Amino acid sequence: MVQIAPSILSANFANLWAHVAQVEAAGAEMLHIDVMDGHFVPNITIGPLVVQALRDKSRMTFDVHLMITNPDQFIGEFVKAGADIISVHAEACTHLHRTLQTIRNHGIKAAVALNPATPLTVIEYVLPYLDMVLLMTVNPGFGGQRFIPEMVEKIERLNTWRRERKLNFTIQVDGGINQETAPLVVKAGADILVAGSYIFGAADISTAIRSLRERCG
Ligand SMILES: O=C(CO)[C@@H](O)[C@H](O)COP(=O)(O)O
Ligand SMILES: [Co+2]
Repeated sequence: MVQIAPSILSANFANLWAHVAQVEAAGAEMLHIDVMDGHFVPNITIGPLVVQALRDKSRMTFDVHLMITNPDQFIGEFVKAGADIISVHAEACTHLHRTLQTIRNHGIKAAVALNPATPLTVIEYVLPYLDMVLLMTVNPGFGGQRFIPEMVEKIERLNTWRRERKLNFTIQVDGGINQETAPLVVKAGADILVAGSYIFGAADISTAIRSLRERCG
């Protein structure tokens, strides 16, 4: 069954826990936490302090998407704050294999994120060290962007690699996921759907989450 990971980027930061509590009550499996440094991406969001504050209240799996240069410097801080999964961008890691080992050595799950323009071959030799691959379906930096349709083929290809090589990482997609795009990416092989504006922008959060699940069968 598809898992839903609402992205807090589109939540109401003036009343963050109240908004996040609604996705937890609606049965979302994960909370997707977008960390941006104004350097790797042209936007700045939150750091470990906010993750820790939410951790004290929530039981959801915390899925931390690091859109920062030099992620190695902050892995320990985010683990201490309560991350269960950390995604680092391949484009931001000079020594990706080592970075993934660092994450796993902290006892949590390791994932790599790929920008839309980055080929899958960049992660070919680290696939056995991955618990999850995050395929960006928009350019990282902002919520509410349009899904890039060419990414469907990329998801299919990664799913084929996973099957042929008998690997068991999960495939997460992030960006522009809504009622129309969700069935396309799930059919292509996605297991986890990140959705920010579609869920947190909805009048009724639990209806939005349910509609995503129903559209994916
Ligand atoms: O990582 C990012 C953006 O960089 C995402 O997690 C967005 O926050 C998804 O937002 P929507 O496209 O679903 O509105
Ligand atoms: Co994200």
